[in-house]
Amino acid sequence: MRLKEENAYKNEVEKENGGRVRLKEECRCKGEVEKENERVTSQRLYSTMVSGAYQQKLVVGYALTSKKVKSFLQPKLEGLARNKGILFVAIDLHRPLSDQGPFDIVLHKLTGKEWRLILEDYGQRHPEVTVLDPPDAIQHVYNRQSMLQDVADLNLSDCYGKVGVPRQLVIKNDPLSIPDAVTRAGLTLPLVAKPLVVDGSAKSHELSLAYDQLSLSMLEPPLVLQEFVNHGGVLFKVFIVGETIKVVRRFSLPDVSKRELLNNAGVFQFPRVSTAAASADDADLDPGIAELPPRPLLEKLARELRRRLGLHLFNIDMIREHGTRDRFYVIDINYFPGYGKMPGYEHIFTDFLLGLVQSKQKRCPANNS
Ligand SMILES: Nc1ncnc2c1ncn2[C@@H]1O[C@H](COP(=O)(O)OP(=O)(O)OP(=O)(O)O)[C@@H](O)[C@H]1O
Ligand SMILES: O=P(O)(O)O[C@H]1[C@H](O)[C@@H](O)[C@H](OP(=O)(O)O)[C@@H](OP(=O)(O)O)[C@H]1O
Ligand SMILES: [Mg+2]
Ligand SMILES: [Mg+2]
Repeated sequence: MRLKEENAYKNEVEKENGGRVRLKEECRCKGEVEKENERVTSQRLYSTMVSGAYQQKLVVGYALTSKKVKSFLQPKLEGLARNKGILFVAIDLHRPLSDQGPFDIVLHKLTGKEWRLILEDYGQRHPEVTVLDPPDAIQHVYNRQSMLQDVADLNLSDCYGKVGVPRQLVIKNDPLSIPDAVTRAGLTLPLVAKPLVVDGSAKSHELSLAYDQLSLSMLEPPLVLQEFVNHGGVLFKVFIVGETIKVVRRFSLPDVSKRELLNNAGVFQFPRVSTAAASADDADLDPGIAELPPRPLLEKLARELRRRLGLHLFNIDMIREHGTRDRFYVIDINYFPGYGKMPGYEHIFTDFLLGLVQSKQKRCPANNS
């Protein structure tokens, strides 16, 4: 594209941007605004050059932590999105949300009551905008007790297998009462102790394995105590993006033998084993352990959970009980997980965003612009 044409196009884009994305008003400091404006303009210029006739289809406002922006909004995703007419715009948390945009979709993963209230209010004032996902639905999976309740209620069992949750107990306070509470509940050792609330902090992912009953009083409530299920040290991460499902294998905690249980006492903190960068997909594993859960079972589980949880973006940590072929347990559900580690997420995510808007337009043709 020659300089004159480029300038003409720049003017056109900027004129359109005035109504569409008022970045100057959105960003906090002038430098940031200019940088963001330049980025947006050059993104669109690039799209025009590559695709010939550029047509912006949707604007996605995002409110994510800087860690999430880094892992999710990778250059490949932004590039592909821009070629498909999708523009990602950072939401300025210091300015009213209604003054920003207009957005077609708001994508977010921030914790805190204040943000929740802002989004709820925004959702009511702007029913034409899709908020991914509704704050109350996200809140439900930020509690390790309620997150698994829907899996338990579903009680999924068919010819492909059975999906349940490990037996678990919630301890709200008084650590000294834990040993008795565990006996009364009839839980079997070892137990995994998990902070009750997942709030995005590193602390909410500090888990421990408890080998004996007395040591349980050393734990810090509020927490969930979950029976440890031997699963051969391999876990299945089931990523869900709308109707798409992708499964990967990750290394997990090794089995605990009866002898180990007898010879060990105490509570041991363990690191975030299954989020490690190295996947177990290429490892030389026992096929009985590594075989992925049957696709029809996953499809049923994902479909039901999507509906029951009211979420589009989450993953499920699933294990297969060692020694069985078809006995599965869901041990964790994460909202807007590490999609950067999901193979092909760029295509899946952009198609999902486009599909969302298309289906909304089909439902409410009056909103079509
Ligand atoms: N009931 C269980 N039986 C066997 N292993 C378990 C159980 N619960 C947790 N684990 C192991 O501990 C790891 C961390 O547990 P969990 O996934 O619940 O924690 P998390 O902090 O929410 O993790 P994430 O980073 O996926 O959000 C699991 O990936 C698995 O390796
Ligand atoms: O990729 P998996 O194994 O699903 O683990 C994810 C956690 O479950 C998420 O909680 C992390 O996201 P947040 O740091 O936004 O909570 C997420 O962080 P990331 O998106 O920066 O990779 C991952 O650590
Ligand atoms: Mg997990
Ligand atoms: Mg989790």
